[in-house]
Amino acid sequence: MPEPLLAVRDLHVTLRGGGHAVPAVRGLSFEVHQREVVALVGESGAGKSLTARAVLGMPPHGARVTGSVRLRGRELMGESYAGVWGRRMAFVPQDALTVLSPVHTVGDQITAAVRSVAKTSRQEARSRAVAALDRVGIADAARRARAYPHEFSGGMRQRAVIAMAMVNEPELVIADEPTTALDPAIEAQVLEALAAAREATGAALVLITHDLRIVARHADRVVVMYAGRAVESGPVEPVFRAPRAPYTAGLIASLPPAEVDAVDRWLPSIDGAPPSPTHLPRGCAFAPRCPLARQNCEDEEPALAPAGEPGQLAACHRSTELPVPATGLFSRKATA
Ligand SMILES: Nc1ncnc2c1ncn2[C@@H]1O[C@H](COP(=O)(O)OP(=O)(O)OP(=O)(O)O)[C@@H](O)[C@H]1O
Repeated sequence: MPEPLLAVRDLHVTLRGGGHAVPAVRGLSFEVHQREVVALVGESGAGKSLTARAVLGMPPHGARVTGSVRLRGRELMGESYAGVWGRRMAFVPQDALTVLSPVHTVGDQITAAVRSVAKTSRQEARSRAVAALDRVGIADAARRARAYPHEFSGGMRQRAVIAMAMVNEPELVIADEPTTALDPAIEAQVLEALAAAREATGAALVLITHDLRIVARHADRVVVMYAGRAVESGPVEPVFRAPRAPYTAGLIASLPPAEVDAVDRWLPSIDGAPPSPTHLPRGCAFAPRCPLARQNCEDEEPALAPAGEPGQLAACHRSTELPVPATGLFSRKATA
């Protein structure tokens, strides 16, 4: 196996809340290989965004971050990200307006992004910016580049942010729920634009989402997070077909069947809610919601270990006992 593009090892992100240490990410490890798409999934509060921010070297103020983040073998933890941001690693946030300035045109901002990493003429930078907008499917890109962010629709703004992230051809892009603010039809188009830009530039992608349908369509591998840890990881196909962690099975069971249009009528199949990082259970954090939990699950937190198919890992004391399909552990529910 070649050296991974990104290797995250034993990442911890600890915040302070109400005078206490809040362990929001607890010993997360994962790898991303060249050109690979790795999805980080899990319910709200699992620690996905904090993981992204820690890997990008932008943790929230006051957070304590430990572990190792290596890009092509070079340790970034505790080091300067100068020369890395924008050039080797780029970020696509949930909300385009957090990175686009309202007072400059979209084209000027992407042009500035080009010139921030390369000594190119304004004209050359401008033509690269227009090409980047074109690559994400913005029609008549030279003209649209002269518009301000507020003159773009939400979907177009998100495409513009993808264009800005990709314009310097970084090796790795981290996208944090890049389409949650968009309606489903636009969401699909923006994800296709992201995939096209990724194909064209050869970038690898860490895609943060809570939507397993997006994972199935866009990712090669998946890391399922729960309460700040990975509970399962591996290639998407075996993880979806035969998950080895009950939490993964519960997420899959929560998916509406393909033939049902009324997605909103389907309820999550996992009863209860994830624990707060301030009140984690002693053993497996999922045990209080798990239909298979036994005494040892409540006593001892399981480590991530090989389970199922090659490349698949699960953190579950009972992973060998899960039925196939494991989704049968959870019942689908629909509202009236
Ligand atoms: N700046 C902060 N200060 C204190 N607690 C925080 C801060 N940022 C996040 N948290 C807490 O850390 C935990 C993990 O948050 P994070 O945003 O990484 O979750 P997430 O999986 O990305 O969820 P979402 O899908 O809602 O974005 C949550 O319990 C959250 O409330």
